[in-house]
Amino acid sequence: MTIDKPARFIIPTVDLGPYLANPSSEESSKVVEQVRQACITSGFFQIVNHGVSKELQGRVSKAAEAVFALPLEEKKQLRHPTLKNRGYEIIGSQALQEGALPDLKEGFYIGQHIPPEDERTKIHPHLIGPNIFPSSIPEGVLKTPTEEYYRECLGLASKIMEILAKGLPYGNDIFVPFMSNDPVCSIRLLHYPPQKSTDARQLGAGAHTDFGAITLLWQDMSGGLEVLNGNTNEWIPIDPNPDAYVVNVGDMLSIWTKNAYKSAVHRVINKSNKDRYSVPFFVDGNTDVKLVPFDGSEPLTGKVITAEEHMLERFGTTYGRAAAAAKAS
Ligand SMILES: O=C(O)CCC(=O)C(=O)O
Ligand SMILES: [Fe+2]
Repeated sequence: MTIDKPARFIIPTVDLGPYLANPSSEESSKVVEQVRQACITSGFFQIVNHGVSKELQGRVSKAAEAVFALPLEEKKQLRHPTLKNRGYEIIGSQALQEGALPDLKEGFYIGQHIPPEDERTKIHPHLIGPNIFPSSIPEGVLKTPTEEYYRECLGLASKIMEILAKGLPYGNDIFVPFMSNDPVCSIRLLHYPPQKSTDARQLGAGAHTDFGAITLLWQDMSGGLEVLNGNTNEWIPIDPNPDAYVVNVGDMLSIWTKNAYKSAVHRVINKSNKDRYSVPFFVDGNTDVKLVPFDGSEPLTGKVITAEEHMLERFGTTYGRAAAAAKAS
């Protein structure tokens, strides 16, 4: 008789220092392997010695506090008619989990500022375009730190994509078409008020998978982020580590690898009795890249779509659900 080994579910904390110092060293190949193991088991890992300064993170966190402290009427003006990934989203505007109540969080998206007259803005009006900042917050408080942070996170994300490529059998440049020349990414400043409701259908962020390739998440010390272990159906807390980014695999990476890399279901419930702030950086990549498995086979869904079509479908579903709930109530 053989006894089945329990399926593994590891969320390692990976020291990125050796890789950033010398990507071809012996220690760097261990980094590649640790990241690979995380991706095939839980789809989550944390990274330390990532190179983004605490000073910059502190300024971004202050920027988030400044945005969310604005009067609601002013925040509601910070919307763009077509862009899905810029500006303010009111509490309850997204429902990430089907059957749950709209999410108890408000958000503010910042991307790469591409002027309205740029060809790319005209061709991709939902994902590419200008940033929106309130005139009442000085540039040095919101625009400067967040745009600087965007550049830092993009640099770090590019390194992580390089590490992911090295752990896969498709060549080290497999992600180059996705990541080259201003890939679409976004910073999302998030604020979760303390949750008072004990209704089990109320969450800060309903259970969901991320839409893009990977996400780099900075979270404050409140806690509340949980990932689902699909083998046991247990929710595993990702305890805050002030030195780390939480990195998780998103849907695109799962499609490319035919689910060998797990786009894990996660959620947030702010049980801390205080305001929780977090800042995910989403890597959604070049809009025209086709989401087909790297091994040349058909997608598991049977349908080939572009990164842009996938993003718009996921934005449509999760924001549409909340809009329908608001209309019904
Ligand atoms: O706030 C967090 O910790 C996670 C947010 C999240 O999962 C998301 O925005 O996709
Ligand atoms: Fe997420």
